[in-house]
Amino acid sequence: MPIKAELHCHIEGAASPDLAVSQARKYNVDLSALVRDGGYVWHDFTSFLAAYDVVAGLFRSEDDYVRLADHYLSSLARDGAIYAELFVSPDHARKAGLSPEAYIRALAEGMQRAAAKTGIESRMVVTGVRHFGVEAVEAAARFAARSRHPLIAGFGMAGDERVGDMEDFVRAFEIAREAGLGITVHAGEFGGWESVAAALDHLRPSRIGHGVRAVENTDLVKRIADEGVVLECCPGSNIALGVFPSLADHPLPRLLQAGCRVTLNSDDPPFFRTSLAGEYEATRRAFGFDERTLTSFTQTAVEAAFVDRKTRAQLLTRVPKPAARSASARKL
Ligand SMILES: Nc1ncnc2[nH]cnc12
Ligand SMILES: [Zn+2]
Repeated sequence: MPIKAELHCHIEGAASPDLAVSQARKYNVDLSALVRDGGYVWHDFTSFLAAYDVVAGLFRSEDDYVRLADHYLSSLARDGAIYAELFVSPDHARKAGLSPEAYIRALAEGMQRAAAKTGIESRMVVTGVRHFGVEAVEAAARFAARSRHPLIAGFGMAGDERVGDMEDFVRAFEIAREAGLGITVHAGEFGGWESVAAALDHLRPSRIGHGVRAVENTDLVKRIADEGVVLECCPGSNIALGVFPSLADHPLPRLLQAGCRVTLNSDDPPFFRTSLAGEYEATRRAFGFDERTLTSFTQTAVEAAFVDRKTRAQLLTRVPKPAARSASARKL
């Protein structure tokens, strides 16, 4: 089993249907339309985002978030992960009635509990939600910038990429960058290669959430490889949401072959009936990746993690060195 690390998982999207059902019981919410046969019910990106909002709304107290973070990270550690970044959304917390400060405090407590039990290291990436509007994304950036919480390490933007332009969010990302936060942004999932190019031009992230539709433009793929921008690939999510028809059609091997720095991630695992371990296993089976290539994804994730030098060095000692370096690892 390869050692794993994850850079891209939305914490509310990590809530299992069982946990959601138990939360719904606690708050007397009818979840029968949303959970069927042990899975979440949705049928396209828009209804997925709506389902996500409903599940997020079931986590309302600090205790709820402690449990959620502890539960997810502990399961990740059991699957062989040594590091994880959680995308956290103060907007979703506020909508559920919890202050962003209490939300972060609770998630941090859950992260620390998981670390104490399993040794898993983790950080938070405060995430603005694009379709909540420019003002909301800037407010999320301001919150991230002033928080100074030691486990808040980055800022990003998720949500509906079909809404607005990357340029609209320049100020939000400048606020976060000036505060010293790592920068990532969802692009090239429901937007084409132009969206990835615009993210690089205007927001200057070191990582791109998904980024996979960069494959539509060979010059852009070359730029991503040359600039060492890291792609947070989530193949299971892309297949579930219909971005590509099947894993066999997924561009991950082509991006890797072109010299792009690639990582494997679960995005919103139970929504897509996947897990981080499932992503490693599915890509091993679909593309014939050997242990060395799978480990190179973990190494790239640790290299691109929003952590200080000492933490990175400690994490790297836990990643086995490949006998010969793979194409993606050579770029590091
Ligand atoms: N796959 C995804 N794309 C955009 N926003 C998201 N929020 C949660 N999952 C997402
Ligand atoms: Zn995502």
